[in-house]
Amino acid sequence: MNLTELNKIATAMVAPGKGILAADESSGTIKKRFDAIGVESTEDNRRDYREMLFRSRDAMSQHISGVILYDETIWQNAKDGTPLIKLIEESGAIPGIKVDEGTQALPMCQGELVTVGLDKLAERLKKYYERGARFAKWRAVIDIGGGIPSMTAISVNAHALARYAALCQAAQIVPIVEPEVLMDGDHDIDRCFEVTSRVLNKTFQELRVQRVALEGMVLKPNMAVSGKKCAKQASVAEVAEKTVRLLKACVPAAVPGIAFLSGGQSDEDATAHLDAMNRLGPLPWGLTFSYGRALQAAPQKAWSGRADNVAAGQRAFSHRARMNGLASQGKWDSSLEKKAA
Ligand SMILES: O=P(O)(O)OC[C@H]1O[C@](O)(COP(=O)(O)O)[C@@H](O)[C@@H]1O
Repeated sequence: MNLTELNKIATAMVAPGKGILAADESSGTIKKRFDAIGVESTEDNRRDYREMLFRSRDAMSQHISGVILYDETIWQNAKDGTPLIKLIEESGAIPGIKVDEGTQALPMCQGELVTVGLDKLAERLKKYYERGARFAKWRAVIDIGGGIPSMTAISVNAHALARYAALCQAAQIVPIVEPEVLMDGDHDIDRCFEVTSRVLNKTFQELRVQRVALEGMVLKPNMAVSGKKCAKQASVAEVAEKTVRLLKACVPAAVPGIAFLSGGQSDEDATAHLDAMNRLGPLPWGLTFSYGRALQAAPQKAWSGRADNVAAGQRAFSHRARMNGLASQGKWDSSLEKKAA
């Protein structure tokens, strides 16, 4: 393992003004997104849609540091035969790959999940590296509810995340470590804070035990937010203050960067929260975005599966990428959203 090189890539992934485009929706998830805009989820439609994003020159070259791909996409070619991964490289962004294989029910733990995909992972990483991937992603899912999460679920998921991260670094690939505490439910922000802190502490304990070099990874956590169905929604200032406090307590300064998932927040909330956090700096790590929905909901709607909407889709994507790029530096203002509208 060349740690200097891993650290260089991890640092570039969280460069000021830039963040990560999470375009790694699995087949089931992209179908849900396409259903919402009335587009059939065929291989060609998925290709056309993602090609539209990767050919958004301004967004890709100025605000996107890296793109997380799904297995299908990394092997796919654009309409003119250019590999999609080449489009990403040519824009200056770093290609990455989702390597987990989804979740399964965790035995003995009613309602809880464990992420799978460790079998043959070393072989798969080697192939992805040869294809050009320089970072990878693995997402663990922790749900909050009556009596959950159990320590069992937190523990097995943290163990798997660390196993994955160590395998990535041995293959010269930067691991994005993503333990997601879901925002579904009616719990308040303090419950989310408490569960997320348990999850992060266990994850870093496992990373240490399995000798993962913290300088060569990126953390992709949820923010401390109120559950979607909680009657009292925390303000932007409270989310920012509690999330930064939580991360300072749990994430060692050796980690070059933290890139948040959006988790179902509205586009503007995800941007406002990131901006407010960066205004609380200086912080020990780069703090940016690795959004799926909060970057793509607008371009998906604008595109709606029609070739004559590609320019509109690219404009919508560029706008969200620019807004989040500003938020990653604490320079966003809500008036910029109104102006664009
Ligand atoms: O399709 P999956 O594997 O459930 O992944 C869901 C998505 O969750 C993410 O980790 C975060 O996305 P969001 O920002 O929409 O929450 C993405 O990288 C991924 O596409």
